[in-house]
Amino acid sequence: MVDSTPLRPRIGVMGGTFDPIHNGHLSAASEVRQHFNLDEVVFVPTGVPYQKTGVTASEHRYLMTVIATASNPSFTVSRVDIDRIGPTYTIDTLRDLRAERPDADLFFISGADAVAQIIDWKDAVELFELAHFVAVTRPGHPLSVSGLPEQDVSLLEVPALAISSTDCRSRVNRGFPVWYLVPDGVVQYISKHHLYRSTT
Ligand SMILES: Nc1ncnc2c1ncn2[C@@H]1O[C@H](COP(=O)(O)OP(=O)(O)OP(=O)(O)O)[C@@H](O)[C@H]1O
Ligand SMILES: O=C(O)c1ccc[n+]([C@@H]2O[C@H](COP(=O)([O-])O)[C@@H](O)[C@H]2O)c1
Repeated sequence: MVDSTPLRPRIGVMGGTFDPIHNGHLSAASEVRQHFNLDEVVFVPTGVPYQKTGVTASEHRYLMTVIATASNPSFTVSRVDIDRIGPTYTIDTLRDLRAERPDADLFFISGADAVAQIIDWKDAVELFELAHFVAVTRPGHPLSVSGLPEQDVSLLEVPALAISSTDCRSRVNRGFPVWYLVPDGVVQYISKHHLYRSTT
């Protein structure tokens, strides 16, 4: 007998402050999409990342994310976090995306630095009911998932790109190029809007 049950869409969720989005984010998302056979990866820029200070306006970060992902038919961008008032918690991100896509299986993508913190995130236990977590390697950050539920977290080694948003901001501020660290359109957006020129 042929099983006619439709396959559930598999959707990756790449949350980040993306200040600015860089090729480390894009490469990691592409690797996870391939490895986990995802139909789509949704990039979700944070609204108010409550653990960070001095973050660039959310509309700039959102637009840079749209520019960076525009050429990839499998990449999309969601405004759920930047349109929600108050601090950004991943539990709300996943609840909102689940409400939008009740038919889909969600895979939350996280770098080694972020995954180590998940246990301290808001409503950590419920997070694992809403999504499977994929922890990707990142240069300079040991990948440890101790304390996280084994069956809900997968580890994936991705090509090492030692790029961080902090370093990109610092380079722009010091007058160094960020070509080939971020997509070309993001280089031009940063220049056009004079982002990261001042450290204040
Ligand atoms: N080079 C990279 N390789 C793999 N994962 C990455 C890389 N850079 C960021 N990530 C992951 O992408 C997600 C969003 O990261 P974020 O937007 O905070 O970038 P960041 O470079 O860590 O920024 P910042 O330097 O401002 O803290 C996090 O889960 C982070 O671990
Ligand atoms: O839910 C939380 O408590 C929580 C705390 C810190 C970070 N996060 C999420 O982790 C992702 C990466 O965050 P950041 O600040 O490293 O760019 C992003 O989607 C954040 O919303 C989530």
